[in-house]
Amino acid sequence: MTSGGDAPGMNACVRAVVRAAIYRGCKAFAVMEGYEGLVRGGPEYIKEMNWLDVRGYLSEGGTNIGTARCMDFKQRQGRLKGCKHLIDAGIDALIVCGGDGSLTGADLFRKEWPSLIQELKDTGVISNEKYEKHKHLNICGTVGSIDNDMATTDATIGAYSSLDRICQAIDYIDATANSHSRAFVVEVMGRHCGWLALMAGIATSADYILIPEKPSSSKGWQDQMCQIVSQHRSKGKRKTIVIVAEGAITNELEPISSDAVKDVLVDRLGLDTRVTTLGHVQRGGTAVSYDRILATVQGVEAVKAVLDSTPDTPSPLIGIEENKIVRKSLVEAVEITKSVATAIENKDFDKAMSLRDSEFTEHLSNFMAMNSANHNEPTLPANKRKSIAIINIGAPAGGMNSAVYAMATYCMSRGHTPYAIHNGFAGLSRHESVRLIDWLQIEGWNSIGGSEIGTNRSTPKETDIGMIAYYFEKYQFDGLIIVGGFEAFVSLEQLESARAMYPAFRIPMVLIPATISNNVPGTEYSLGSDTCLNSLMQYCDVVKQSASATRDRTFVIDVQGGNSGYIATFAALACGAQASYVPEEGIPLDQLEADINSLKEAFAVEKGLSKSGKLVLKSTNASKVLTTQVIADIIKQEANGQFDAKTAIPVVFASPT
Ligand SMILES: Nc1ncnc2c1ncn2[C@@H]1O[C@H](COP(=O)(O)OP(=O)(O)OP(=O)(O)O)[C@@H](O)[C@H]1O
Ligand SMILES: O=P(O)(O)OC[C@H]1O[C@](O)(CO)[C@@H](O)[C@@H]1O
Repeated sequence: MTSGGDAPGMNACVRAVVRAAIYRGCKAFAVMEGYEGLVRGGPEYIKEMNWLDVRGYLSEGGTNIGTARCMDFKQRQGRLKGCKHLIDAGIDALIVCGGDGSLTGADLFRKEWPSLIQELKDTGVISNEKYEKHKHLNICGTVGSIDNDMATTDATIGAYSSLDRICQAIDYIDATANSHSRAFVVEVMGRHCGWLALMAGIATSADYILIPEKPSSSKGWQDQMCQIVSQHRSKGKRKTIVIVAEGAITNELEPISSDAVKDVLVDRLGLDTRVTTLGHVQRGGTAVSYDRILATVQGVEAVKAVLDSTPDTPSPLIGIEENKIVRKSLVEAVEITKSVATAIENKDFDKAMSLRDSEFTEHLSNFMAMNSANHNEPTLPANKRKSIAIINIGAPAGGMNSAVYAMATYCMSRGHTPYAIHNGFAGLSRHESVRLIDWLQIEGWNSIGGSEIGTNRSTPKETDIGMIAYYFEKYQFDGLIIVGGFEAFVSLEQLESARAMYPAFRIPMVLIPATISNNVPGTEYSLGSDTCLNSLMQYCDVVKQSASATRDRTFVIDVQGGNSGYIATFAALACGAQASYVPEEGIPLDQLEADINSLKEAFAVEKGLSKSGKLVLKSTNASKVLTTQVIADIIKQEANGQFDAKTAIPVVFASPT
């Protein structure tokens, strides 16, 4: 069942639950229209789902099984009906994908189940036999909500898709704001949670944000906002973006409306200001790859969890913590989430912040530091201020510019001097390409792909390590930050090894991994890999659509990623590919044969209109002999006219924004 506000990725969750349940020998049902479907019951609302019923769900937004906000379920009478209808349908376990309200309802339903079923037996509505069989109902929650407001999980299904849409919208607004030198007040969703507003503020380098958890305390929000905005304007910024969470409040709990924010910008700063309320655009549309994958792996885990549950096991909530899928206590998660609202009601904002994910506080302080860069009195005394060099190495990756922006503005807020080394180590050794970073110049870099300071694959040893040391000495760098992939990793190792010979390298040096291949040791994510995955996923969706339209076609798609199969594996998960071939495993012939047989079976079962296109993803380096074209040719030959196979080779996905 999906319930509450829809969220991109809910369909992926339903697909995963249905298929994982069938795979494990269970029958799968969809409760249509959220709790409303439980209350109404019958085969129209509690529908059996087959494997093919959920085909195509990965790339569809919203929830195909419907959702609702159902008042009847909040009453015991409604839940009693729900109990009877589940028993009628022979359901043993219920998996709910929804927000905190939906999971509160689920928890209550499970708690009440013994008394509900007892009442149904005592009143003769159900037989003794049914009573015995259904005495216990297993419940499991997966969190689907764009708000990312549920405690004990780092991300909720839909939150990153919504954030992506908000950032895109703000990028569009930026252009018109800049043209007219206007201010825009952008209202984003989040009745009780400022996560979307905060993350969008960081991602788009907004001037000011207003969120429910942290109203301005020292002075009124009006003074604080005007001070920051006028500082930015006095430095030459032409546009102003203020992001207001739907639930923004003052420290006296009065709601702050977008129009009130606009009035302040107009009346006190004289800015030509417009309001844009993004509304449900943020919630609709297809899911980003992160949400599709999160929903898929959580859906599978939810099925495992209900099958593992006994009457004594507390109802699990499937969350994600530090990139690992975890089972948490549903009751506890709901309680902590509610306590944030209570803390806000009690004006205990520090507590509200502390009850959110620990990263929430960190993100807010980073936003404030970047936001005050180069304007406020730097926090460090003069003798502690350093010169920091920033360099990009290797192929461009999405996020390199954002990283440079964040590092430089953070340095400025502390009083350090950021330098950019342009065009990598080759640029430094050949052209002394060192430039001071200017705040106004990097403003807006968040939304630009590629690398504005240039990048180059050459390592220090491949260029001229002696010259590099000379320039480090000349500019008296106190620290170096390298952003890049495997070449960056090698470069850092070379500089470190050369410390004995060159004292200029005896400074702190760090690496921020950035590569679409996601193959830098020591980190689960490299900058750019997620961006690349999204671009590839969109490409695969379109190719699949075309394959489906011709009804009988398989596309073999060639995927970048060097010797790492990360992109191919995760894109296959996000798009629902039939198979993926990666360098780590190569392409064993028996596997290829099995995959071709499974393609033949799939095409044989699917008839006429319901035939859908199929994808096979192949990392370029998975095999030198079995190239993308060769694989397509083999599939075509083996299909013997039953279906067709073609290749698709996307061009460079390295550095979209
Ligand atoms: N305390 C409760 N008792 C029983 N059912 C509840 C309770 N709270 C919520 N529900 C059920 O869950 C439905 C969805 O709840 P709600 O509208 O709060 O959305 P949500 O799940 O929090 O999602 P979103 O994050 O999108 O707001 C309600 O319409 C109601 O049917
Ligand atoms: O679609 P509705 O019922 O107007 O609900 C809007 C609310 O739902 C959410 O999108 C999800 O909880 C909130 O951010 C928003 O306040």
